[in-house]
Formats: sequence, structure tokens, C-alpha cells
Amino acid sequence: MVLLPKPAAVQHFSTTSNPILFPDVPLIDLSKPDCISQLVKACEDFGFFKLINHSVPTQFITQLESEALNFFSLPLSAKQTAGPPDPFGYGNNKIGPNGDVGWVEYLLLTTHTESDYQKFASIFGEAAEKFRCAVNDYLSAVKKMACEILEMLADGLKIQPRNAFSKLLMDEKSDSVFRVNHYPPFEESSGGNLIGFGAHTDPQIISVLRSNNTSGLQIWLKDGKWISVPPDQNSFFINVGDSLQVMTNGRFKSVRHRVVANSSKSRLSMIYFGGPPLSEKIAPWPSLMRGEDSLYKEFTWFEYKKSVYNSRLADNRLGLFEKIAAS
Ligand SMILES: C=C1C[C@]23C[C@@]1(O)CC[C@H]2[C@@]12CC[C@H](O)[C@@](C)(C(=O)O1)[C@H]2[C@@H]3C(=O)O
Ligand SMILES: O=C(O)CCC(=O)C(=O)O
Ligand SMILES: [Fe+2]
Repeated sequence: MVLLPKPAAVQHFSTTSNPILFPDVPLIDLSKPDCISQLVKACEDFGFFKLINHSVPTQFITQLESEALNFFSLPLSAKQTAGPPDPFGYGNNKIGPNGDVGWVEYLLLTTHTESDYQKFASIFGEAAEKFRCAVNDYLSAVKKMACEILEMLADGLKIQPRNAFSKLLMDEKSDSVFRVNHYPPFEESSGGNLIGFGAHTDPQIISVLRSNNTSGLQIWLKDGKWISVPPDQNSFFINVGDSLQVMTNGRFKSVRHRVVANSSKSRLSMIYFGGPPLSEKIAPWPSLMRGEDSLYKEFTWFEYKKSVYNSRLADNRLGLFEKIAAS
């Protein structure tokens, strides 16, 4: 059993009722050529959907999952030599630099530098190389799929060229991030529900999440309810990020989500956060403005990211960049 150090203040919360299960997660079947309008609708209504019949080879997923589990099963002292996450590396309990905590341990990695892996070489030995290969295989397939989705969305929004969004992920300077989260089971005696990863929106363009079959992910609906997303290890879950919300001038919504820890089973999730190059201006695509003004002030990804890293998880980060201040 993985033991995490007892964090100073992991958030507990109580709910009067069990969270509502969300069987009707918008479902996009990539093998159906007519899914584009559903895709657009899911991004408008939820900023979230489940993806089936995807192109990512199962072997890449299971290989990386097994490498990650090997890593997380190492003694804490060994894992900690691959930390702290500054911002990349191994971390536990503390999320980000501003005091957020959760019942989680994780690896944060860049998507295109080799330097992160030096942190693992000393503890992981030869396995570090196997791990690096598994991450590379997985990420190339997931990135390709993320680009296909962004191109279908561009088609659905009648944006030309259709690689308007996907080229930002393909750019060799793309500031994308990869994260593997491990939520060990917790002792129920600690009372109430335990926050694994607190509520937030993802700042980038698009996030592609795959988890094992342990529940925990919840999304927040416009009517203020938290909804549990049934896990499915054979599917991917896609989040619209803040940057895509801005690039569509608010037509797509970045989804607020969180993870609640499970008392009996551990959850393992891997998330690719597709981001633009640092110098990229994040602004509404002109043809989507239809004579309207941009809802957002002008900013680059570098400026947004700086603000993100000065914020707490639950902050409304985009609020600072809205022309009309959020109430
Ligand atoms: C508390 C924080 C962690 C985070 C950076 C931040 O200051 C606010 C946003 C957080 C988040 C959420 C989505 C991704 O998991 C993440 C890598 C990101 O880009 O923004 C994390 C950041 C992190 O863990 O460093
Ligand atoms: O671990 C998960 O399932 C989701 C975590 C998450 O939202 C994040 O890392 O940004
Ligand atoms: Fe997230």
C-alpha cells in the first residue's frame, strides 16, 4: 500500500447527498464521421466529453500505466529524489506553489525535453529509459488525437485553416504539459469525503485525460451541481481549457472539475495538457467574433501562465482577463 505523508490540511468536505452520477456524459464516437456537430455542442454545453473509438493503441496506454505504477510503488524517499515539482518532477499533497493541497501524488513532465528524465535516472535506473519511451509513445499518439479533435472543432466552427488551433500543439515550442496523478485509497476514519485534486479549470487549450476504472472525477454544471463522471479505462475524457474558451470568444466553456479520493481503490490518471507556445497571443479567432467585441483583454500565453502560477487552484483565473469583470 502506498503511504503518503500526512499533509497539513487536506480538505475534507461533506455532502448531504451522494453526488449525482452522470451517465449522460456527452459521448463522441470518433469512428462516426458525423460527430462534428455533437463535438461542438459538447464544448458549448459542458466543455467536456467522453471519447470512444479513438486511435490511441491500447498497448501504449497499458505500458505507460504499468511503468507509472512501478514508479509510484517505490518507497517515498526514492520518489522524493525525483522532486520537488519546480514545476516539473515528483510531488505529493502539495499542488502548485500557492498552498493548495490534495490527497494525491504525481509526476509533472514537459512534453518535449529530455531533462526531466535525468531526475529519474538515479532512482529508476534502467527503468527510467523504459519509462521515457512509454511516455513518448503515449504522448505522440495522444497529441495526434488531440490535434484531430481540434481540427474537427475548427471544421465545426467553419474556421480556416482547419489547423488554426492544432498547429499550436504541433509547434515545436508548444508549451504542453503531461501529468500522471496517483490517488491512493485513504482511511475512512479520516471522516467525510477527501479532496484528491481541488476544483479548477485547466488553463491550456485542451486536456486529454485517461484514468483507470476508479471513480473520482467530477465536473461542475452550470446550475451549480457537482456531477460524478463514471470512469472508463477504455475511453478518453476531454476538457476544454481556458485558452480555447478565449479563442472561441466564450462560445466554448472551460470546464470546472475536481477529483474526490476513493476510500477503497487507488486511481491513476494521465493527462496531456495541450498548450500554445509562450509567445502566442491568446485571442478570439476573428471569424468567430461576428462583429462582436472580444470578451477578453489581449494577452499572450506567457502572460496568462505567469498569472496562473500566481493563483490558487480554485481561483477564477480568466476573470482577470475579462473586459467586463466577472461578478
Ligand atoms: C495551484 C496551481 C497548480 C497549477 C498551477 C496553479 O498555480 C494553478 C493551476 C494549476 C494547474 C491545473 C491544471 C494542470 O494540472 C496544471 C499542471 C496547470 O497547468 O494548471 C496545474 C498547475 C500545477 O500543478 O503546477
Ligand atoms: O486526476 C484526474 O483525474 C484529474 C486531475 C486534473 O484535473 C488535473 O491534473 O488538472
Ligand atoms: Fe484539471
